[in-house]
Amino acid sequence: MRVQAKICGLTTFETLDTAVRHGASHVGFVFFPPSPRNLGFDQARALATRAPAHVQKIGVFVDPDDAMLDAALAAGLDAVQLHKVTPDRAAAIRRRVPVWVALAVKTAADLRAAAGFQAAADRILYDAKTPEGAALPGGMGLRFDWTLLQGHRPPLPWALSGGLDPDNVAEAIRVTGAPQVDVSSGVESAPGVKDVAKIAAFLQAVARC
Ligand SMILES: O=C(O)c1ccccc1N[C@@H]1O[C@H](COP(=O)(O)O)[C@@H](O)[C@H]1O
Repeated sequence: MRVQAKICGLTTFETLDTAVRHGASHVGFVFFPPSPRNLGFDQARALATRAPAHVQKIGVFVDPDDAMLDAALAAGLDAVQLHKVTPDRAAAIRRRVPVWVALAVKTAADLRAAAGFQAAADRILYDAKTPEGAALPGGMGLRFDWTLLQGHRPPLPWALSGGLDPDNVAEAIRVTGAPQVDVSSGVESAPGVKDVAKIAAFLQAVARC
């Protein structure tokens, strides 16, 4: 089956169009002010409106409050990706919109937390754990030991992220069997600046898998 790919942290029409043209199944918009990829709600609405219906629009949040969610959902999101969220909060948000839970992984023990989200999420995103005190819980180009996922039985549909790029994504898919991959900084020329050539190369590498 074709591996799906999400290009995350898009902020411009040009990079959105590139992702769509090269076959992204999902595009991600970040709503987290400390991030270099943070979007205003109007900007997000313009991008979401431009993306075709077959491309899912995912909002990325870090433990958002209801006011933040209300404003972002009005931009036209298909699902939300939640970082640093509890199962109870994820379940409450899921009553409004499909939920992806980003699970921060460094060791095999971190994978066990996925089970707690079985009734609270639609998808688990296995992402690399960023260092204690880091400004961002994701989007830092860090990867975890992909072999940890070998033999792990995800309780939900799942995706792999953290430190993926055009050069390593095929190997990541081979090692983990990921049905879906997610990238942000690996297709940038600088933090928050997406690179159309890298987006195209990433999606071409995924399409060859
Ligand atoms: O990209 C961000 O700035 C960001 C901010 C807050 C939470 C998550 C964020 N990004 C997500 O992190 C992963 C991995 O990113 P990378 O490819 O390692 O740079 C990805 O899911 C992004 O959506």
